[in-house]
Amino acid sequence: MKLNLNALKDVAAWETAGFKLPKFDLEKVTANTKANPNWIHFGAGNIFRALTANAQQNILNEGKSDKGIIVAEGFDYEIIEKMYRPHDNLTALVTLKANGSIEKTVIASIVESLVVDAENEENWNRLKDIFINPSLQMASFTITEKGYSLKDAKGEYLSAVAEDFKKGPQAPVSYIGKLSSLVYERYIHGKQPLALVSMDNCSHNGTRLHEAVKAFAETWEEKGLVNEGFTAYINDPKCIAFPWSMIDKITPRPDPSVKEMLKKDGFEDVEDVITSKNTYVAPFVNAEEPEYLIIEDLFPNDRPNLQEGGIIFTDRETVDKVEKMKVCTCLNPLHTALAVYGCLLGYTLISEEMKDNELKRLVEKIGYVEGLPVVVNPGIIEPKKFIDEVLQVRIPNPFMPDTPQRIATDTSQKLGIRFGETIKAYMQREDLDVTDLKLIPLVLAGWCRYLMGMDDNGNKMELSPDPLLEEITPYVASITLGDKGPFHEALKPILSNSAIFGVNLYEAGLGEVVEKYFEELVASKGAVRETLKKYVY
Ligand SMILES: NC(=O)c1ccc[n+]([C@@H]2O[C@H](COP(=O)([O-])OP(=O)(O)OC[C@H]3O[C@@H](n4cnc5c(N)ncnc54)[C@H](O)[C@@H]3O)[C@@H](O)[C@H]2O)c1
Ligand SMILES: O=P(O)(O)OC[C@@H](O)[C@@H](O)[C@H](O)[C@H](O)CO
Repeated sequence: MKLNLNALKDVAAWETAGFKLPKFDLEKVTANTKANPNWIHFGAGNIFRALTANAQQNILNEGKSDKGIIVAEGFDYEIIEKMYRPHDNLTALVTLKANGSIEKTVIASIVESLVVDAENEENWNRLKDIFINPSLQMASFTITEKGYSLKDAKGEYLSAVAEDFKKGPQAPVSYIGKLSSLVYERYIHGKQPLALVSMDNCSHNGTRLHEAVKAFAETWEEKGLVNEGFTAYINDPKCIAFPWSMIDKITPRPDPSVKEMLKKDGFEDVEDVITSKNTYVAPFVNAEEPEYLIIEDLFPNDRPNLQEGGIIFTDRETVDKVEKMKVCTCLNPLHTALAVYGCLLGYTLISEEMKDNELKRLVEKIGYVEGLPVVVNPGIIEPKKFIDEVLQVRIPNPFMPDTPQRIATDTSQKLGIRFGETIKAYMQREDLDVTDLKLIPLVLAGWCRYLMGMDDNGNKMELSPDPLLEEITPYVASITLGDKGPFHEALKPILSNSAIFGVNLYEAGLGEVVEKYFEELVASKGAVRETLKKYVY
């Protein structure tokens, strides 16, 4: 069985192999979507295919919509060229349940795939057509946290951004420049409303996206490169809205064990690709079963009926609480702690780490003891229940091939949100004392130890990609196991960087304790394990 539209016609073969197939008229849905698109998604990565595209497929299967999704990829064109197009935009979704059962579904709700490249005339013109169509209700995004950054770590505009600022909306090269240019098309063609919905794991993600687009609108308008009023259009939520959202479904990279299982079932198109931009992509995606997508109900041009697919729409305050609960306390900080220490201790599976007493204890204490006191109950999900499911069902799921190395990607971009918010809450609250935090600083020290690129046995360890590696690894490069310190001079440039941690850790009263932990972590081979034993019980 190959993954393409023609092969899908052999329904019996797919069903015998245990696949659920789309139950809607694909041709009709494709034609409807192309003529009057209502949803375009930017970021053709794995979470989009596993969660959002699956939700839309369920809605289509029930006959509750007649339109699919158009996907646009503005960073890594290889995803489209090497995966979407050869497979007619189809995906085999493999759901790995905690009880060991597996569900296989062919997802066909993505009906068109485009590269967001102003030099690709055909695709760029098509994107402009989509953006000027009054039918368009939402553009959503899973482009990673760094997708929203216009500046580098030194606070300087990225060269592509600076170039676009100068040249205006014609032929943009930066990601947000391309998006702003498409929104500008919509502005000059009737000022139709639209929601731009970030679905990335960053706090107040809608505001992050708004700030980025606004920077382009303001600069272009100031320089007379766009018509007057474009900034006002971007800033008016009745025209362009930037709802906040919280998205949650652990979606690891395509895994070899899943590939083998699919092969045995007669599925031939299993080969994955690691693109030159380091995206891990395959004709299939593997993910866990639990999922949450909660979106602020702020859609000036109405919205697709995603509530029919289990997506929750609510007010901004609730999204904020639920997002803080997940990203700042009950899931992502625990993931990052397991990522850092898992890499140092030589783990390649998150579920295996949960069988390690010290690591299990580490995340339980960070979650229940240090994090939970600052969580505000969002009402729609109970935090204690959520963290129980994360620690008892989701992260230990032995059938999920998630790795600490995947989660360690871009850690420098995540620490501020995943730990900084809790640190700030402890600093602000009169009933809490920031110096009572013990294990969060231990994770931050663990990350500095991780940056040395050497595991707990003293062996060289490959670091996951991170935009700050080049800048910050030199600070710890000359430190070796057995060094006694003090490490203040080496660590100060890292620990005082509030762009990384959300706070200057010295001003927060935690810099010294992180230095002390670091000293213990580098004391000898095996010191990471010993330090964990000393502090987690
Ligand atoms: N995978 C998960 O478990 C999961 C769960 C919840 C939320 N998320 C969010 O979704 C994001 C994407 O996850 P994924 O699983 O799809 O990852 P992925 O690696 O499969 O895809 C990443 C996507 O982001 C794009 N991208 C990468 N760097 C970019 C940049 N600098 N500018 C613009 N686009 C860029 C890639 O081209 C690709 O489309 C995560 O960063 C996270 O914020 C992921
Ligand atoms: O996707 P990132 O890179 O922000 O973080 C890695 C993981 O923690 C994350 O992908 C989780 O799997 C996800 O947030 C679960 O919903």
